[in-house]
Amino acid sequence: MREMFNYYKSKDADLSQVKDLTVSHPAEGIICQSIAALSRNLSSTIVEEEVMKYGLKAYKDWNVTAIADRPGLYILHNIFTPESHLEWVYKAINIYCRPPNFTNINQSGSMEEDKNFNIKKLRWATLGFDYDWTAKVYPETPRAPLPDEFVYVGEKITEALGLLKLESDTSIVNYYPLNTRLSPHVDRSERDYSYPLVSLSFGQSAIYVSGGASANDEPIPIMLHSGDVLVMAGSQRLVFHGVPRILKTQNFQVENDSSSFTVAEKKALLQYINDHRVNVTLRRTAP
Ligand SMILES: O=C(O)CCC(=O)C(=O)O
Ligand SMILES: [Fe+2]
Repeated sequence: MREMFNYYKSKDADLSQVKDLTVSHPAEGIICQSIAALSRNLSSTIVEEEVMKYGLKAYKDWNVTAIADRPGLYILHNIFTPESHLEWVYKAINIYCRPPNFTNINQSGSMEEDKNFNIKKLRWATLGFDYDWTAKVYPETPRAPLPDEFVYVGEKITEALGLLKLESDTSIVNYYPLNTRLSPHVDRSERDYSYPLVSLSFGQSAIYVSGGASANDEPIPIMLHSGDVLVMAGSQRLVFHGVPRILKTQNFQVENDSSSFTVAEKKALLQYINDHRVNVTLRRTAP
């Protein structure tokens, strides 16, 4: 894991081995198909007709990649409408990182206005059960319920995949400027691993490395773009993974002015999303 992580950290890394998972590679057991083809749980009426909230596209437009020798790992490709990517990042930089939520800048969630709040220094926010990064534990009780959109999206995604429905109660939101990374780790602090972990990507892209239960297992490099969702369930719930590199791949614009953003908000939002990646992890922490 370390070796591949360090390789992709470099700006000179050759990216030709980073798999395009939006197509199948049958010889390698990598199959990309519609959610309807993958999941017997979804009736054709639901696939055709269910109207989604919070920017999720209808099920009929969902494609998902599964990998034969990594059962439980799923990558859903751009399942959010284009406008909603901006909405999600707007909320990430205006709501999720504001009091009373805890962030790396305001680790107690203090409601006193922080005059030194500097968005450039923002790296994480915790919601629900606030993770204790030092002790590596979640508290016994949550500080607050999760935003409705987190719960909804986690449910829709896990239901569609035929997994145990994720009733998420906790989130870590990661903020990545272009030159940052997230070291290899396993998310093992949640109290019940039978719940999947669902991870939403917005903004710029990531090289994501997904390994095995041991740090020595051979990882695969995956490209994650804005609107993609990665799900870790079953035996893939406890694998090593990390983000060695953020790649600037997209130039977001606000297409028309029916958006509800003010001019100043729009400017700040575009500046942020064109230089950062935001990742929202949906977790179940209570047993
Ligand atoms: O940014 C990502 O895609 C992964 C985030 C992650 O692994 C985590 O928050 O535990
Ligand atoms: Fe993680």
